Formats: sequence, C-alpha cells, structure tokens
Amino acid sequence: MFSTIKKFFAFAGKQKQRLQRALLVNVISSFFQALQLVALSIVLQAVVRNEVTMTTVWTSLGIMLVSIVGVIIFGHNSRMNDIEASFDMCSDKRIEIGERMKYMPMGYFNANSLGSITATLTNTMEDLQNIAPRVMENTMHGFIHGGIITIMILFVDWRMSVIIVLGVLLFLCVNRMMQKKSSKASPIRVEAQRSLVGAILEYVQGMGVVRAFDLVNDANKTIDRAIEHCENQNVSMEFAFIPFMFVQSTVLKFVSVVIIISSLLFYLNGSMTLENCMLMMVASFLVFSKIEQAGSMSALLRSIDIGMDKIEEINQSPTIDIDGKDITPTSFTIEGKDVQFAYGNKVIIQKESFIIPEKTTTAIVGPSGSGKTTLCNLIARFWDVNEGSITIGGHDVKKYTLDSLLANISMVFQNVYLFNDSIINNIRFGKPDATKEEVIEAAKKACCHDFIEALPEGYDTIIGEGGATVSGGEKQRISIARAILKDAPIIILDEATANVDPENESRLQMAIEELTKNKTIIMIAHRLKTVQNANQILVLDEGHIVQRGTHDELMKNKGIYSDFIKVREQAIGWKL
Ligand SMILES: Nc1ncnc2c1ncn2[C@@H]1O[C@H](COP(=O)(O)OP(=O)(O)OP(=O)(O)O)[C@@H](O)[C@H]1O
Repeated sequence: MFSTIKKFFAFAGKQKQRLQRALLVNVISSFFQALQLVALSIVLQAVVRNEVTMTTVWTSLGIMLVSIVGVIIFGHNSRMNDIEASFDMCSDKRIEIGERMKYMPMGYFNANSLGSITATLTNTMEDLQNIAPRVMENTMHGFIHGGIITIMILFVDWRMSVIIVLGVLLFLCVNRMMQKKSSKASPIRVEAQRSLVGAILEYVQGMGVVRAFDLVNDANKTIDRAIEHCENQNVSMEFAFIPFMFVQSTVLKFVSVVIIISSLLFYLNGSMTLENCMLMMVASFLVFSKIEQAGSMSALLRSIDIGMDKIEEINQSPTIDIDGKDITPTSFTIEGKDVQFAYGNKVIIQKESFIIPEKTTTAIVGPSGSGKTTLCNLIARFWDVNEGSITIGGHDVKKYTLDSLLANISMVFQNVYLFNDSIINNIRFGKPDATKEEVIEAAKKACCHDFIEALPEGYDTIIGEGGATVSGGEKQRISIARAILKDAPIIILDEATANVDPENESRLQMAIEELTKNKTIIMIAHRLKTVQNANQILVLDEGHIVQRGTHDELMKNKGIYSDFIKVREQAIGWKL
C-alpha cells in the first residue's frame, strides 16, 4: 500500500509538490478533526465531576466550531488541490506520451498495441485522474487521522494506544493479503479492458468490411465476448475483495470492543478514571472509522499501481532518435549499403545496396509484397535497418534527430490520412507557420484550390476523421498540397493512380509534376510513363533488387522488368 503511494508521488512529476502540499493540508485537517475528542473530553470531565458550567458549554462549543471550520477549510483546500493536481498530472502525461510517440519506431504501432495504447490513454488515465485522488486522499487521511487520535490517546492512557496499534497492525496484515489477491486479479482486469477497447476499435475501423460482407452478427459476437469477459473480470475482482473487506472491518470492530472492555476493566480496577473510560469508549469508534474507509479504498490501489505501470511502459518505450544530432545535409544523395530488414523474423529486404543521386528520379517497381513500401519507409526511418546502413548526404539516417531527418523528406502515401480538422490546417501540416496565401498557392499547384473553394466553408471546411468527407482523388491532392507547402528536397511518393478516375488522374499527375520539380524523387511507380522517364529503375523481387537501370537498358535484357512491361501492355497491373 505504502509503496503504491510512494510510486504515485514519483509518477506525479511536476505535480508532485502540489500533491504533497495537498497531503500536508490534509494532515492539518486531520488535526482539526481530532479536536472533537478534546471537546468531548472537556464535556465528559465536567459531567462526571458534576462541574458543568456555561464555561464548559462555551469552551466545548468553541472547540467544536474551530474543529468544524478547520475541517471544512483545510479539507476542502486539500481536496481541491488534490483533484486539480491529478487532472494536471494526467494531462501532462498525455502530452508527454503524445510527444514521445512521434519518435517511437513504427513497429510499436501494430494492431496489437493500438488497443493497449488507446485503453491506457483513455480508460487508465481516466481512472487515474478520477479515482486516484479519492483513493489516495481517503487512504492517507484514514491513517493520518487514526495516527493523530492514537497519539492523543497516548497522553490519556498509553495502554489504549498499544491496543490500537496492535489492532491496526492486525488490520494491515489482512489488508496486505487483500493487496496480494489484488495483484493477481488487477492485471487480468486491466488486460480485459485493453482487449475490449481493442475489439471495439477493430469493429469501428472495420465497419465497412463488416457491412459489405454482412458480418454484423459475427463482429458483434467478438465484441459481446470481450464485453462479457471484461464484466466477468470486474465482478470476480470485486467478489474476491469482499471477504477481505469483511475481515478487515470485523478486525476493527473487534478491536473497538476490546478497547471498550479494557477501559471498563481498567476503570473497575481503579487504574482509569470514569471520564477517561467514557472517552476511550467514544474514541474507540472515532479512531477506526476513517481507517476502515481507507481499508476499503485501498483495494483500488493495486489497479492504480498497474495503471501507472502501463502508462510508464508506454512512456518509457524506446524512441529512435535518442542519440541523433540536428544535421543539415549539403547534398541529398541517398545511399543504401547492404541493407537488410525484417519484420520480426520475416526478412523483407535482403542485403541490398543502391544509390539515388540527388535531383534524380528513381522508380521502384516490382510485384506486390516485394518490399517497395518497406524500402521507402526505411529511408524515412519509419523503421530501422537490421543490418547495413542508409545515408542521406553522407550521414547515416540514424545519426539525425527524427525532426532534422524528416525536415528533408516529404512523403505522399497511397492511403492518405487527413485529420478531423479544417482543410487549411490539414494542408498546414506541411508547414505549420504557413500563411493562408501560401496554403492557397500550394493548393493551386496541387490542383485542389477549385474544389476547396466550391465547398460551403472553403478552406475552413472541417474534414471528417480520416478525410471521410472528400473523395479519394481529392484527399490525395490535399496531401500533395501539404507536400508542396513543405517543399522538402526529397520526395517519397507512392504514385497510386490505379483507383482514380481519368479526370482526377490527370489533375493528380499535374499536381505530382509540380511537387517533384527539381527534387530527389523516389517513386513507387504505377504509370509506365513515369517509369520510362525515370533516371533509374530499381526492380524489386522478394526483397532483392534484381534489376537496375533505365527503361531502355532494362528492356534490352530479358527479365522481370521486360516481362512486366509485356504484361502491362496487355493491360494488367500497370497503367499507361
Ligand atoms: N508492418 C508490417 N508488419 C509485418 N509485415 C509487414 C508489415 N508491412 C508489410 N509487411 C510485409 O512485408 C512484405 C512487403 O510489404 P511491402 O508493403 O513493402 O510490399 P510492396 O512491394 O510495397 O507491396 P504492394 O505493392 O502490394 O504495396 C509483405 O509481405 C507484407 O505483408
């Protein structure tokens, strides 16, 4: 229990001091609460000695009033600070993780981790910001309050303090057993929540497929199972705690009874005054009320503990430019030497070397799955090569910070992702400080100005998440406008025109020509014209560069390239 509290403060980062201040104020509030016992002692003393006067009434009333006002002021202040600091702590963590994610290797973001990341940044964070302050406050307040009353009782009769301390130790033993049980149940519960979020994400993302193939019932079954599993884990965790809570509570009640009986015995044998005996009877309930509350809340400590671990696990995941330097290359020639890369055990690029001279166009062609996209992703360091090296301007891409590397590269993907934001902001991703005029100029060059202007809100039109409210061709032209605005010297382009209608295709082609003027271009080429005009063609097959040269050179030799062209001429796979 105490290790989790300690961990919570370490986890709090910048908010640690505020949380500690809140705890200090909580201690003061507990002192004020304990004053009730002083007021009670005065009244009992006066009643037993038959000396009740108006002074007794006013004094005890005054103390009670001070106690209540103190508890309200300090308790309120402590709670407000605690809640505010917890919200700030979680928002700091979310921002920190968001920043870190930009520098994590792409391998981290697979389908498996998506549910886990989402669950951690939503559910777990929500739990931390909503539940953690209450659990921490109640747990700490309970023990501080109990501790203060025990110290006060020490001055009245040390024997009672010993009984209370023994009772609390017994209580802590049971609580420890509950924490152990919790340490087994909580990870399963957290995992069940992660699976549920993963299943829901998959369901929503795959909604198109679900409908197209009428899989609504099958998909529902997966979600139903995840919901049921999550529910079962929640219920079984709660059920597992109930016996411990019951025993904890019984221990405290039992110790209260021991205090009452001992007080009576001490009074009967003359070693305790009547007023102290009565005071102990009342104190026996006061001292344990908050501890009992702390005990039941502490069942949740383990979930908080695991939540913090999950968050830190993401926050401590390796980034890829830890040792990078801000490099400004003087040339943009790209060179790969003995590049080998595998996704897990599956080798995709097999010890290949290549040179892409600056301001030239290199077309990468090859069958589906041959590794074209992977090779481009290695150049932009979405992934790190396993062996060999890739350099830009003579510097290994691993030596750059990610920011200084990506400043030199614009990528236009086959699957364009637009954010749920205005069109102007989506284009500004290429250059966040661009003026509206610059954005419009880029949009004109990318042949998307006209359709944007025709939209009801023009450049301020909000695009749905993933760019759902614009067509595929329009999305691509917006992404080209982004790249034109960025004006990076290296362009990596997945020239995906296969699914675009002829009118869109010619516009897209004009946009691409504008984008690629005077740049170093690496293009996964689909159009024969592009391939024919490229300065160099790399033909990939099963991760090997099996042929390289210009179109004319490659056509002179028999091989996969000339076969491709022949097949293409029969209108399969390539566009003319
Ligand atoms: N993130 C990933 N994790 C594991 N395997 C992957 C991943 N991305 C791609 N692959 C696998 O790597 C191989 C090469 O994929 P890549 O996308 O580079 O091929 P490609 O030549 O660009 O294919 P296409 O022309 O169909 O887009 C494929 O077998 C693919 O299944």
